[in-house]
Amino acid sequence: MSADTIFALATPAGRSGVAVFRLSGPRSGEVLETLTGRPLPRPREAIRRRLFSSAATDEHRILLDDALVIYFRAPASFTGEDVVELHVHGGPAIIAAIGKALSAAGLRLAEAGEFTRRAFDHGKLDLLEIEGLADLIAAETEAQRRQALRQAEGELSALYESWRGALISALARMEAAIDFPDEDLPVDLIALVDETLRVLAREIETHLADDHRGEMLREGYSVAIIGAPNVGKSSLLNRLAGREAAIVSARAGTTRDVIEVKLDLAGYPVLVADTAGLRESPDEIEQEGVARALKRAEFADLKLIVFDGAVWPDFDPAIAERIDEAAIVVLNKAEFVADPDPAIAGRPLLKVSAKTGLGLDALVAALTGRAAAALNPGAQPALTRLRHRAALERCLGALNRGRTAPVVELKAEDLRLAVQALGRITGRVEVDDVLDLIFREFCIGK
Ligand SMILES: Nc1nc2c(c(=O)[nH]1)N(C=O)[C@@H](CNc1ccc(C(=O)N[C@@H](CCC(=O)O)C(=O)O)cc1)CN2
Ligand SMILES: Nc1nc2c(ncn2[C@@H]2O[C@H](COP(=O)(O)OP(=O)(O)OP(=O)(O)O)[C@@H](O)[C@H]2O)c(=O)[nH]1
Ligand SMILES: [Mg+2]
Repeated sequence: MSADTIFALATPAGRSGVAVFRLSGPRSGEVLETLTGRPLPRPREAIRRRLFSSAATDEHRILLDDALVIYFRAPASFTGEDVVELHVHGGPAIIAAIGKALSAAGLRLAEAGEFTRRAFDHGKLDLLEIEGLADLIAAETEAQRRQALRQAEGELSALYESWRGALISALARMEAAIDFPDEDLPVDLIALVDETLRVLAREIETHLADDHRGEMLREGYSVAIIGAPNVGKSSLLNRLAGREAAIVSARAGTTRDVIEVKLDLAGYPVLVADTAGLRESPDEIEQEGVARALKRAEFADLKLIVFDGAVWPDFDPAIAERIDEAAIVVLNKAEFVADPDPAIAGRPLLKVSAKTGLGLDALVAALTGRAAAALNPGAQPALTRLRHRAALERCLGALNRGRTAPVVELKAEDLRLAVQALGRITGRVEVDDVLDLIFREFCIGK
C-alpha cells in the first residue's frame, strides 16, 4: 500500500542504555541485510548482529554498533508491513550514525504518527484503538493507564461495533420490507425492529449519561482553590504539590495568575489551580487576576474554598455565598482556631494548617474521595473524547428520528445515518459494503 520505507527513532532522543530504531515498508528487510551484511534472520526473533555503514567494498565498511535486531515479515507486524527493529546502544553518536546510514540507504524519516497511520491503513488498529494507544503513552497515573489500555485493547471498539451490528441488521430487515413488500415477511417486522431500536437507544443514552467520567479521567479532575486574599491558598497549593509552586507572601494580593499543579491522588489525575484572592481592587492587574480566578472556579469540577483561621470567626460573606453542594470548605491557619467545630451557615469547615500540616491528610483524603467518585470507571468502557460523544449523540438523534418516522423509507434513511455516525467513531466504515453483505444473506432463499 505504502510504497516508501520509513524509519524513526522509537525511543527518546538523548542518552539511554538502549535506543530503538523502527523501519517499516517494503525495503526494510533488504536494508537490514545491507546493514548487517548477512541474510535476514528468522521473523520475529531477536538476534544479535553487528551493524555496518554501507561501503563499496566489505573492507571499507565501518562498524557502527553491536546491536539486537528483529525482523517482522508483513503482514505479521505492528504496521502490517515489513518491519525491522534495531536495538542499538543509546549514545548520541551511535544514534546519529545509524540515522545517517538509514538515510543513505534511501529510507525516509517517518512523520509523526506515521507508523500508527500505516497500522490503521492495514486494518491492524481502528481509530479508537489508536486513540487508546496515544492515551496510553500519555498516561501519567494508574487510572489513566488502565482506561487507555482498555481502549487500546479494543473494548470500546467492541461495544460500538456491537451496536453498529445491531443497527445494521435492523436496517437490513427494513430494507427487505421496502424492496420485497410482497415477500412473506413477518407482519410485525417493523414492530420488532422498533423494539430493537428502543433498547439500543436506551443503551446509548445510558452510556452517554456518564457524567463525563472517561473524558475527565483523560484530562484530569479540575480543582480550583478560591478565597479572600492572604487566607493561605498558595500555601495550601504548595503543601499539596510538595513543592514551592506558587509565591507565598504576607502581603494580600500576591497571586495574580492561575497556577496549576498536577497531582496523582491514588492513581487519579487531579489538576489543582491556585488563584488570585477575591476582592475589589483598584489595581487592574489584580482585577484581571480576580476575573481569571472566577472563570477557573466556574469551569472547575470542584471548588476548594478557603477561609482564614487567623481572623475567625470573621469571614467575607461574599465568599461564603460561593459555597455550594460540591465545594470542599476549609478553614486554614487552624492553629489559631479554638472553635472545635467551625461552620458557616451550618456547613462544617475542615480545619487545616498549611503551616503545620494539620488536617492536610484529611483534606487530601477528601480530594481523593471526590476525584475517585467522579472518575472511577464502570464495568462498561468509558467514552473518552468529545469526538465519541458528538458521534454518539448524532447516532442517537438519527435513531430516535428513525423510531418515530411514519414511513418505512424514512426510517431506513435515518438508520443509515445512525450506522454511519457509529462507524465514524472506529473509522472502519464501509457502510454500503456491510449492508450489501448482510442484505444478501438475509434474502437468501427468497
Ligand atoms: N520492541 C517493541 N516493543 C513494543 C512494540 C514494538 O513495536 N516493538 N509495541 C508497539 O507499539 C508494543 C507491542 N505491540 C505490538 C503490537 C503488535 C505487534 C505485531 O507484530 N503484530 C502482528 C503479529 C501479531 C501476533 O503475532 O501477536 C499483527 O498484528 O499481525 C507487535 C507489537 C509495545 N512494545
Ligand atoms: N500561621 C499560618 N500562616 C499561614 C498559614 N498558611 C499561610 N500562612 C501565611 O499567610 C500568608 C499568606 O499566605 P498565601 O499562601 O500567600 O496566601 P494567599 O491566599 O495565596 O494570598 P493571595 O495570593 O494574596 O490571595 C503568608 O504569610 C503565609 O505564610 C497557616 O496555616 N498558618
Ligand atoms: Mg496566593
